[in-house]
Amino acid sequence: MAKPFTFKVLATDGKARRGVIDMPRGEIRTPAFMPVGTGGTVKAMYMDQVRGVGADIILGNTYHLMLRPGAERVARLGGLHEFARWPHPILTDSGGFQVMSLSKLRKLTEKGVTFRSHIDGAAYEMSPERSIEIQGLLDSDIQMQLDECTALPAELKEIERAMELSLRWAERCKTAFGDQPGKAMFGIVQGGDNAALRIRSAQALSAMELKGYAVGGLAVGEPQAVMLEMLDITCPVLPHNKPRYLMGVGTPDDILKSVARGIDMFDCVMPTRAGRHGLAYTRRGKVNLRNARHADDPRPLDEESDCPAARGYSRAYLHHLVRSQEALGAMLLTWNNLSYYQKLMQDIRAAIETGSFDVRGAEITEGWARGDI
Ligand SMILES: Nc1cc(CSc2ncc[nH]2)c2nc(N)[nH]c(=O)c2c1
Repeated sequence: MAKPFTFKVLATDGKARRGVIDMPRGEIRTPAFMPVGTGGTVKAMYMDQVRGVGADIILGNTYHLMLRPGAERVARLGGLHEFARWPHPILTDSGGFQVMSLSKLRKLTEKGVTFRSHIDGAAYEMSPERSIEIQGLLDSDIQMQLDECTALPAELKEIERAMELSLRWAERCKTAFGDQPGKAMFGIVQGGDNAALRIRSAQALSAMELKGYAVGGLAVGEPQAVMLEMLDITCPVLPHNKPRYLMGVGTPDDILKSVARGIDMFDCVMPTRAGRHGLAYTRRGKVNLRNARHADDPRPLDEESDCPAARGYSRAYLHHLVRSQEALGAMLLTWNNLSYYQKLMQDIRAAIETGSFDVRGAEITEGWARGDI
């Protein structure tokens, strides 16, 4: 009998929670930041480095992996952990969000969504059942329901239609997922920027007694204040003893303010994407290494960091690599950025344990607010 999926809240500080998810492939310390490994790779990183910066779990993408190399092929090769050499937990998104944002000629019906691949134009259908089947073929540990995320701003009736469709798809995903003790299927709360719809979605999903809950439909261009207001409304309606995952979020400031409202898990392409574009995250704010003012700067990004990329290279060298579009530039800055994000989560977890989250949060935000240095 595989070890079951369990979540324990170990400490709280206001609405902030310090917890741990226990799964057969390992523990996930929360609040957690999940590096994005869309095509089965955290871009410009070795998986040992991803582990080395402190990540307990990474994110995979059903949409990308079903198109290339194909879910059945990954299954034949032993599943995504074996394929990508990441033996720890993996969470996979269900694919709907990526279909709507990446694919062409997509058609959404009650049954699911049909679309053409953005890679070669081949036609595909993605139903709730097929999404869960693909996530199973990938041997994903935490599987997301297929949902419809409404881009904001949107008409109320459009938000309601998508939220209600997502609830029906949640039921179908729950049925398709069945009972897999060591794994979990998370529902995704929708409802746009409308309080009543958010509450209805969260209540209906809570009644399904799922193993975890994502808050979707946010970080889609709305102001931070709207995102935070939706968390104030949604989190209290979700079960206290289940993990809450805010999808696609975010900046350090977004993360601090969302932890303060009861969020346990985050994912965002920012640290990895920014690293490939010459942007470094540091305790004292962001550093744009493309900027010529770094050309003669012998200082490292942060001599107090325990990450070799932050401590062992001059800004002048990093500037040179970025300007020359050398692969090492993306590698070192991605390494630095993921290390910064994991240190941020480590500080947040420690602050909640010692009941000093609001003070530490302010210090981190104040450091962050200094902007480009
Ligand atoms: N902002 C945002 C981001 C993502 C992608 S999370 C992700 N997948 C791969 C990397 N990161 C979302 N995914 C789903 N399924 N639903 C959403 O509402 C939603 C909202």
